[in-house]
Amino acid sequence: TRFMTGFSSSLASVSSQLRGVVGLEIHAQIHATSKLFACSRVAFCSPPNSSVAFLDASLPGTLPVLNRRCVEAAVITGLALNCTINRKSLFDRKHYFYADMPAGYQITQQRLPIAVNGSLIYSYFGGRKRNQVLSRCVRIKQIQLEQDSGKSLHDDQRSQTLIDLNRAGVGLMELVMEADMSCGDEAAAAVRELQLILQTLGTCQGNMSEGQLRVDANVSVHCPGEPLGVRTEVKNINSARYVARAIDYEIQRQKKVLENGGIIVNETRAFDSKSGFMPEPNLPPLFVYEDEASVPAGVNPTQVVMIDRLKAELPELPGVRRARMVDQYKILPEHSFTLVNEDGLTEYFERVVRNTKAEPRKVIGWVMKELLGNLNQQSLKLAQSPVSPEALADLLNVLESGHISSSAAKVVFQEMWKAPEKAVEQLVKELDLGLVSDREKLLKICQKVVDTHPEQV
Ligand SMILES: Nc1ncnc2c1ncn2[C@@H]1O[C@H](COP(=O)(O)OP(=O)(O)OP(=O)(O)O)[C@@H](O)[C@H]1O
Ligand SMILES: [Mg+2]
Ligand SMILES: [Mg+2]
Repeated sequence: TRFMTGFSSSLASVSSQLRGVVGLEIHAQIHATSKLFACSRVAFCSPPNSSVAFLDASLPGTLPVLNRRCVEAAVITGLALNCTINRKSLFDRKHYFYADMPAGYQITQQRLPIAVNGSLIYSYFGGRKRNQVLSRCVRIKQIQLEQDSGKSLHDDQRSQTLIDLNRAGVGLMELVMEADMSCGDEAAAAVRELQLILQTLGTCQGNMSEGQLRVDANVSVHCPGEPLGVRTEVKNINSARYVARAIDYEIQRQKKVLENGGIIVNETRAFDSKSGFMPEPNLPPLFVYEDEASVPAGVNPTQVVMIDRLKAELPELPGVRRARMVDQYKILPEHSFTLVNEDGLTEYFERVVRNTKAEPRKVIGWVMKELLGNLNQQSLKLAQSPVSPEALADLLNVLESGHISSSAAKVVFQEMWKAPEKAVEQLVKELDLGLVSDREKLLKICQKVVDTHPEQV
C-alpha cells in the first residue's frame, strides 16, 4: 500500500509538470483562377466534375505545366512571413492510394521547398482575466507548393462513394510551423493571424468553413527541459475555435494517459506514411530570380517570377498596420485589433480622420461605439453602413464647432442612420438640437424659468 501511494503521488507530480507542445501544418488553397498544373478553373460551388482537366483526372499522356500565379502567391506569402525564398526548388511525388487522387501520387515539394525559415508574429488575449495583449512568435519551417486532392462523397442511401475531381489539382501552400506553441489559445490566435495575412496578401481567401484553410495539429506533452514527447496528429480542422478545442482536449488526454502510466502512440494514419517519395520526373527544378539583372540570357523576363517586383507590391501587413494605428493616432491597442479585423474599417476610420477636425482618439470612440454598435445590432457589413465616413466627419465637425452637444450628436447619428440622404445641418435644424448661444434669448428663457417657479426661487 505504501508503495502504491508513493508511486501514484510521484506520477501526479509528473503530470502537473507536463506541458503541451503544439506544431501546426496548415494547408492554404491558393487564390488563383486556374489549378497548379492545369488550366481547369478553380471553382468552389460548381457542379461535381465540371472543372476537371485531363491532368486532374490523370489521363495517360498528360503532363503538368506549372501555374506562375501559384508560384508568385507562395513567394509573396513567404516574403510576408519573413522566409528565405529558395532560388531553386524541386518537385516530388508522394505516393499514396486514395480514390480521390487518381494518379496515385500527389506532386509536392519534399526535398527543397520554395520558402524556408520564416516566422509569424501573433498576439492574443491572455493572462488571468484574458485582458492582456500577449505577443508571441512561431517559427515557420517551410512553405511548400502542392496539389489538393479531389473529394469523396459518401451516398449512404445507395451505399456508394462518388468522386468529385473539381478540387483535384488546386494549388495549395502547405505551411509547416515549428512546435513552438503550448496550448490551444496560442494555436488558434496564430491561425487567425495567418488567415488575416493571407487575406491581406490575396494569396488565399482563407474561408475555413469552405476548406480554403485547413489545419493539422500535432500535439505532444513533456516536462520542460526534457526531450519532446511522441506526437499525435489531428487532421483537417476547419475552424479556429476547433483548433483551440481539439488541441486542449488532446493535451489533457495525453496528460491523463501518462498519469495513469500509459504511453502515447504516434497516431498517424496510413495517408501520412513517410515512405513513397520520389523526384517528380515531369517537372524541372523551379527557379525564381532576385531581379531583372539576375535573369539569364535567353529567358524571357516577363515569364519568370521576380522577387524584387513582388516585394515592392506587398501590402501593409496586419501587424504593421496595428502598430501604425497606435503610433499615428494614439489609439488603444485593443482598438487597433478591431480596426484590422473588420474588412475596410481601417480605411473608414482614416477617411473620417482626414475629413474632420476632431481628434483621432475621439473619432475611434464613435467608430467603435456608434458605428460598430449599429452595424452589429442590425447584422450589417461595414460596406452596408448607411453613414459614410464623410457624413460621420461632418457630424463630428458640427460637434467640434460647439453647435450641438455630444448627446445631441448621438441623436443626430441615429437619425442619419435612418435617413442617410439628409445632411447633418438639416437634421440638427429639423430636430431643433442646436445649442442656443444668443445672449438675449438665453436671458429670456432663464427669466421665464425663474418667474414660473417662485417657490423654488
Ligand atoms: N513532438 C512534437 N510535438 C508536437 N508537434 C511536433 C512534434 N514534433 C514535430 N511536430 C510538428 O509536427 C509537424 C510535422 O510536419 P511535417 O510536414 O514535417 O511532417 P508530417 O506530419 O510527418 O508530414 P505530413 O505532411 O504528411 O503530415 C510540424 O508542424 C512540427 O512542428
Ligand atoms: Mg506536412
Ligand atoms: Mg503532418
